[in-house]
Amino acid sequence: MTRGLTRHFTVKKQTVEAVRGLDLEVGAGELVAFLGPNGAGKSTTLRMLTTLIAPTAGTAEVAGHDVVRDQRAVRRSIGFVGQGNGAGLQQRGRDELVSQGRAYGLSKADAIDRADLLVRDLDLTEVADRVVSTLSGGQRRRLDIALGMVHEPGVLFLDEPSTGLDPQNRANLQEQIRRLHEERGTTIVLTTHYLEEADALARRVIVIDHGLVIADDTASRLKSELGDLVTLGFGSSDHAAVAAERASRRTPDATVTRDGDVVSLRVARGVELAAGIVTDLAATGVPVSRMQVVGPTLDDVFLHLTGRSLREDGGAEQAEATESSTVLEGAAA
Ligand SMILES: Nc1ncnc2c1ncn2[C@@H]1O[C@H](COP(=O)(O)OP(=O)(O)OP(=O)(O)O)[C@@H](O)[C@H]1O
Repeated sequence: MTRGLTRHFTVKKQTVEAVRGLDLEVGAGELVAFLGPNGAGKSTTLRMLTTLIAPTAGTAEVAGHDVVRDQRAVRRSIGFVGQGNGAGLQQRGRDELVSQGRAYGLSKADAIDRADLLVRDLDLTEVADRVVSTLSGGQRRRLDIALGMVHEPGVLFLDEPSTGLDPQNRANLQEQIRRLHEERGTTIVLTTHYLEEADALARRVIVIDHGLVIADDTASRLKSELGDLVTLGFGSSDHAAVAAERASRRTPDATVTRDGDVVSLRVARGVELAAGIVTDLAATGVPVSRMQVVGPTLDDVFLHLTGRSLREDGGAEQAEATESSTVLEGAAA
């Protein structure tokens, strides 16, 4: 839970408002993604919640403990996997896990048992007895998560867990995170600038930009509120102008725009409505030559909220499959 959580940095006498008054409530057992472009304030928020830096203003409680007054209690209740790798390169993964368990006060036998369990849970059986430096990026990230889970924290914070991984390793890691959440009921808060990751993994997506929460809901609700994008192509811009006018009248809830001989509508239940519009236009002698209906993406949500695309800001590496895409060449022509 946070109330007015704020963090400023001073760089060369200039104030950077990294986080500007976050009010958030995350319940036990939730899996939440902070989604936002580079520099949005995601890591700074996580660093405050994990007691690594103090807030400039506002308060936050994690697992019932205040992040400033009860730092030790917070640290005992959480696991934190930062952006760098945590495991020593020349150690074997399993040994690192046992050492970490011992550092948290487990007996040697308990630390070994715990390491075995985490190795199994995070699919590290084949590589746990290898020196860490020989592991792939994805295997290292899974080992880091295992290290963050040694003391069985109720809350796990993951800062950009899959950045730098190839799509296969990323999918695999996401599967492990999902399992951890489902099988152990661990509360997981992660940051990401991958739209697909927030979409696939998180039950709840908190979109952050310029240090502020700009949306907070399930990915599917965020998208359904925006509606589908229906694009209609015509033989001439005159036809398109007539079509735009008729479409606006027929579907007053839609946002209709025209660019030359192409008309776009942002509207709920796009497939259903588009079929009616095409039939209506054909009957008035304005045939549609091309039609496409694309389900909204989280990037569209971000674009709608900020006027900017997340992809321009470095979240661009990832191609995202559109939810529903229907292309009809020569529809109703
Ligand atoms: N230690 C620091 N000193 C000065 N400015 C900082 C510091 N840490 C973060 N910032 C600034 O605060 C803002 C938010 O940064 P933050 O790292 O929280 O963003 P982010 O959303 O996590 O981005 P990324 O996806 O790149 O990790 C940025 O403008 C950043 O330059």
